[in-house]
Amino acid sequence: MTAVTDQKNPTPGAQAIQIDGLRVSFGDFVAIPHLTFIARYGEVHGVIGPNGAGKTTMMDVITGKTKPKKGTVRLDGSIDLLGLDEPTIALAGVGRKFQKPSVFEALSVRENLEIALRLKPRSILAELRNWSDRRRVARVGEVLNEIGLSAQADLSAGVLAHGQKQWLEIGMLLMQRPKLLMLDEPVAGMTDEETSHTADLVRRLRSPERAVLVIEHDMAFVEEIADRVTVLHEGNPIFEGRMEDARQDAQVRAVYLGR
Ligand SMILES: Nc1ncnc2c1ncn2[C@@H]1O[C@H](COP(=O)(O)OP(=O)(O)OP(=O)(O)O)[C@@H](O)[C@H]1O
Repeated sequence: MTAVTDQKNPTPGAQAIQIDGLRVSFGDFVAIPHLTFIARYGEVHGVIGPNGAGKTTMMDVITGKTKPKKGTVRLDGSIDLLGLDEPTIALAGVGRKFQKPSVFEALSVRENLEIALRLKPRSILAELRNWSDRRRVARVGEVLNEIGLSAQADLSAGVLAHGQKQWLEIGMLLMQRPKLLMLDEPVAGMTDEETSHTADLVRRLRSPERAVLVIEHDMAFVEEIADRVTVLHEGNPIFEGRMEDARQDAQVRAVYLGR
């Protein structure tokens, strides 16, 4: 098996995830007939489309939750994700945040981030054991700053507002330095202020060593954060490009945005 935890740093602009000829069916129902999709390092990529378009199914295939009938899914150009199970795919650098936050409510914000470090694979754990306390504290501090929760570091996660819990969970994923970070409807249920803060956060997540995939139905949010969008309809990509161009596309308007 590929040594998934020991990859070189990604090249900016290179393909973080490459899906080719993907076919997914559930019994007789074909959810994704033949999908080709690429997400690149350094970009925030929005995946949009009507209910049932296949957005979640695509993420489920990337994370190993759903196995397709046909196709290939590669991380970093070389790692064949279809040959790996879910935990190994996570260790290879795929982080996914589900819609509902699942932080450890009884622990402090800082402790939640420290716990996320402990979920690292064994080889990296060995490395972390050699980290000085100072280095570990510094890494937690960096992420606290990135997610805008430094002032709440010692509060119980349970007392945080809904939006803050979502940011903390993104921080827990960041502790693992994912190559591909997938966010499933990150602003669902948020206030306007929280949505705007989340847009700032997601824009800051753009990094040459990371690709960010965002599924979202809030189009104003997608327009603020996405370098590129793919519009899915009945499992097919019907548009790829800038959000402002998607709004003008006749087919996209017919099946989704113009409705
Ligand atoms: N486990 C399953 N068994 C049967 N059908 C499924 C299963 N999972 C998904 N589907 C079907 O596959 C299609 C794609 O679903 P999917 O959840 O990927 O869409 P989506 O674009 O994420 O939609 P939404 O925006 O509503 O979340 C839908 O018709 C759905 O009913």
